[in-house]
Amino acid sequence: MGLLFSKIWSLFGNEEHKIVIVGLDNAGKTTILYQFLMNEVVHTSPTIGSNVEEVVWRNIHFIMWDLGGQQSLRAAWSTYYTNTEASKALSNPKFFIIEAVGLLVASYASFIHDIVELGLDVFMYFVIVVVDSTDRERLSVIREELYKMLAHEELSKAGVLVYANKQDVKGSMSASEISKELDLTSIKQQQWHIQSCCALTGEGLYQGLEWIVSRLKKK
Ligand SMILES: Nc1nc2c(ncn2[C@@H]2O[C@H](COP(=O)(O)OP(=O)(O)OP(=O)(O)O)[C@@H](O)[C@H]2O)c(=O)[nH]1
Ligand SMILES: [Mg+2]
Repeated sequence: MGLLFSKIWSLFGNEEHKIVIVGLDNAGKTTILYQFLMNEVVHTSPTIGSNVEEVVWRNIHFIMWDLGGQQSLRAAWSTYYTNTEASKALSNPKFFIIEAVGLLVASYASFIHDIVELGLDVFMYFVIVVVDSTDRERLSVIREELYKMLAHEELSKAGVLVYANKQDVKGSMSASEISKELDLTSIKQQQWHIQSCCALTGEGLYQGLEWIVSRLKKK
């Protein structure tokens, strides 16, 4: 059934790529999102829930979900990468067109199952992990959150981009230090990349996106 849906989906095009942005509170996730969107620094306050924006770069559409990083909100991260493809599909007119032409499976449960499978198959799925490079004390916390997240079945095919943010701050950790501390080389299942950046100036942000695009092209 997944194959049938894949074929149908391809008829309607497939240009949006979903990116979920996670990281601890104060890492700079929202600042990064709005740098991508507007090329400027916006005044942020801690995100409760999420921000979602469509960023278009080089004609490629990215749907970027920026999630709140406070401790009480981290448990909710998984709902974004486990459910959003299904809910997006359900609210997507393409799927209702398909329904109208009678190609939908009878059972709602298998429909959801197929869409989730299809979503992961057809969309190249990316997670951006934003690290505050000045926050040495909490590197172990982000490390724990990272591996907890990567253990999710839904992310087994994901690409992982780590931003070592706040490189403008004197004494901040380098990308290679962070890479070592997070033990990124132990990640075997997912493709990953670490990029140093400064969300205030935008430096490094597009190099990170470049890596994502290079993965998309390889698919
Ligand atoms: N110096 C410096 N400050 C930054 C940088 N990026 C973000 N900040 C600042 O860090 C603070 C937190 O940024 P946010 O983007 O709100 O952080 P967040 O990760 O979205 O935080 P939550 O929504 O609570 O999860 C703000 O005061 C930003 O201006 C950076 O590259 N350098
Ligand atoms: Mg935020």
